[in-house]
Parts: sequence; structure tokens; C-alpha cells
Amino acid sequence: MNILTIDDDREILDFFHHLFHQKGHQLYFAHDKSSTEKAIKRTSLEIAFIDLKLPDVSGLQLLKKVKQAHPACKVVMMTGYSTVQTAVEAIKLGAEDYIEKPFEDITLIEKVIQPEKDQQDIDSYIQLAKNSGLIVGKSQSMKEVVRIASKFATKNLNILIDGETGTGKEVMARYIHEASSKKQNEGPFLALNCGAVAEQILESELFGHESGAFTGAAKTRKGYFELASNGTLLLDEIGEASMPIQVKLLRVLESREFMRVGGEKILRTGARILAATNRNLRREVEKNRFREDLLFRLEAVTITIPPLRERKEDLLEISYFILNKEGLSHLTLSEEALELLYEHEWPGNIRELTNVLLRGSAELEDNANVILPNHLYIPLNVSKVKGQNNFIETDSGPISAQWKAEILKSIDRGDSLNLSHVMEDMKKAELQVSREIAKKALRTANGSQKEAAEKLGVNPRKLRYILNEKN
Ligand SMILES: Nc1ncnc2c1ncn2[C@@H]1O[C@H](COP(=O)(O)OP(=O)(O)OP(=O)(O)O)[C@@H](O)[C@H]1O
Repeated sequence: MNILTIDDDREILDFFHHLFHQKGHQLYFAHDKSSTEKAIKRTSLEIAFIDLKLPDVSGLQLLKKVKQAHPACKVVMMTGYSTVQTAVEAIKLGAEDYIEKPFEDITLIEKVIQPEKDQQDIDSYIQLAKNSGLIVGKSQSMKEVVRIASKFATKNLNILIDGETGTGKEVMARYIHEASSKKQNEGPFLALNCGAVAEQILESELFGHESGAFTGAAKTRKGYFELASNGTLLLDEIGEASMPIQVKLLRVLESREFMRVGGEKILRTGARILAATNRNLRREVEKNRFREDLLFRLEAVTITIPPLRERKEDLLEISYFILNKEGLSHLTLSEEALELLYEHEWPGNIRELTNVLLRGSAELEDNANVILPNHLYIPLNVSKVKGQNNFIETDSGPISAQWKAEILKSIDRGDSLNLSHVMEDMKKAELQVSREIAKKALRTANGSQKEAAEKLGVNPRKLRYILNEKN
């Protein structure tokens, strides 16, 4: 193989010479921009090892040059600890991996020169992903996301996973845990939703509490940072965490130290931290709703999961995976049913697909094994109207004229339509609108249910019913 090593440190060049020369490889060495350019022109290249910091040029620029001239050439970056951020950038630009100097483990270097290992590696991470509930599918975008996730799973870096709701951020986090180093994945994988509970409860969930720390804290309890100490902790919906919680999280991420609520002893956590969000945290930082220093700590690496509508080629595999997982492997989707699935834009992504399939399977007549279009309730492709979500979730009013027009149009188009489902959803939507009204009235009445009920002309029991239903 033709191997190029680019480094201005002579010792490194000698090291590569010793490692590869006896094995019969053709070695080339460069130490700056112009010697690299000459080497790139001279020959075809199969592998390049590039130092990130060179005297007159950055390693990233050389990576681009090598990849331009020899697209199939595998590139491994070499870095000192302080430049890990740039190494992350390099992997995103197509580098195979990075190794930290001084080299402690040369197996990675030896592995790159075994081409048969590549396919084995890809196969094994795709299989591991599947085992942990994550289907990679055929799409290039998802393959690339999983390639990056697999590279960083084994490095002890915090990873931020972003993507729309239902795209699989939590399953991705679980996969990263499974694919992490042995030391890490022997511990538990724990996920905590930072948006689901009130601030005080979240604090005690994260850090634990001592008995008597607050009313109701009868016993000492460990928090997630303690419980996940030799495993992985996913901070889900991190964008929902309040400012005071963000400050506390930042402290743990910086020092690895924390105290239980009401406690005085300093505890340490070894948990690998992953965070997930469907908000754009950069924008949240600009609006002063998210701390920039916390974002900086969390996003050593960011992995963005593409929405399902941008990888419809994966729909078939994911659909059958879902049916299998739900014990419905005997079911088949008819061609026409599949066509309907392909047409939809899936604003709720894989979670929405799961719901549609489960509901569809429940519609099947006894002994029937084929899911047909009339079994599938797909929310009428309102999502096809640009910028508008599934009608139940839209802010602009769920029972909108636009939605009604869409239904009527779909009949003109000859689409199949299940009126019971439409009515069921209208009921849900009606309740949601009523709830919004009830909440607003309650706020205006400073929380008095009696007063709010009076204003709305309903009795307080009905008001409570409306308020509770969606909870
Ligand atoms: N790639 C995938 N392969 C198989 N199943 C998936 C995949 N992605 C998501 N799912 C399934 O879709 C559902 C939603 O996934 P998950 O909870 O991970 O999404 P999420 O992005 O964390 O959503 P949210 O932002 O709403 O919390 C789950 O049932 C999950 O198993």
C-alpha cells in the first residue's frame, strides 16, 4: 500500500517507518505544505496519517487536499489532546478516525492498513445498532450519522444529539452507550427527561437528596449522576432545563463533582454524558434561554439525525422492524399501503410511523395478515401543506379551514379516508382547544377554578375534566 505520513516531528516519521516498512508497504513522508503537495502528485495513495498542527498549514486543509486528489484514500488524523475539537471536525470532513499523541494504543494504526477490516467494522456497527433498536437503513445520510456516532462512541467525549421529535435521539443514545468502551457500557444507560418534571424534582432526580432535605424526602436517594456513574447518562430534552438547573449542570460537567440536595459531602461522577434536544440550542443561546458555556461543554460532538421525510428509502426496513418488535412479524404491508406511507411527510417521524402501523394492525379483521390502505390512518397529509404540522398539534388552531379543505380535496383525489378516525381526532382536537381556553381563563383568574368556570359558563367539575384530560 502507498502510505503517506505528514508530520513535522521526525520521531513520528521514524516510528511509522519502523511500523510499516518491513511489512512491505511503500512509504512517503512530508513535513509541510509544499512537501505534501509534491507527495500527493507523485503517486496514488491508499492511506494518509496527517498531523493536525503543522508549521505552515493546518492538518484540516491537507485532509481536504488529500481527499480531493485521492477520494478513496483513508485519512487518520494525529492530534495532541488540546486539539480534539478539530479532530472532530476532521471526521466530519471524511477522515477515518483520529489518534491522540503520544500513541498509547497502536492497534488503531495497524487496523487502518487492513482493508478487509473496513467492511467488517461497518457490518458490525450496523448489527450492533440494530441490536440496540436503531435501524440504519439504506440512506446515505443515516449511514453517515451512524458512522460518526460509532467513531465517537468509544471516545470519552460528551455528545449532543439533535433532530426533530421522534427521529430516534434516545435510541441513538442507547446505541452510543452500547458501542462505547467496555468500561463504560458495563454500567447502566439512564435517561432523564429534563422537560418532564418541575425544577425542584429535576434537581433531586439529577443529584439525589438526603433524608429530610425537603418535605417528602423521607429517605436518602441517589440521583442519576450517581446511579450512572460507571455508565451513560442521557440528559433528554436538555433545552427545557431551567437556568438554575443549567448552572448546576455546568458545574458537574466542568468538575465532575456535585452534592445531593441537602447534603454536604462532595460526590464525583464518572458518567459519560449525552444530551438530546429537538430545539436549536444555538438559537436558544442567542435568545438568552440557554447558557453558551453549557452548550460548549455538551457539544464536543454534535450528531444530527435526519428527519424521516429526508430518508424515505429507509421506510420499508423501519416499518418491518417496528412490526417485528411489536410481535407482528406475520403481517405484511400491501403495495398500496406502502405507497401511502411513502407519500406522507411524517412530521412526527418514526414515532408517528410506529403509531400508524400499530393502529393499522389493530384495524385488521380476524385472521387477516395484510395491511391495506384502508387500515392505515395517516393524518391526511396536512403536513404536505408547507410549514404546517399534523393538525392536532398546530398552534394556529387545529380545526382550521385549511385542514377541512384538505380532507375534502383528498376525497376528490380518491384517497382512502376513515371517517371514524377523523371524528376521533376532531374530538381530541376539540379537547385541546378547550384546554387552551380553560388554561387561559384560569391564568386570567389568577388560578381560581371557580372564577374561571363562571367566566366560561361551565361548572368547575367540567373545567377540571377539561384541564385534566390531556394530562
Ligand atoms: N432508527 C430507528 N430504528 C428503529 N426504531 C426507531 C428508530 N428511530 C426511532 N425509532 C423508534 O421511534 C420511536 C421514537 O424514538 P425516540 O424516542 O428515540 O425519538 P426522540 O427523537 O428521542 O423523540 P423526542 O424528541 O420526541 O423525545 C421509538 O419507539 C423508537 O424505538
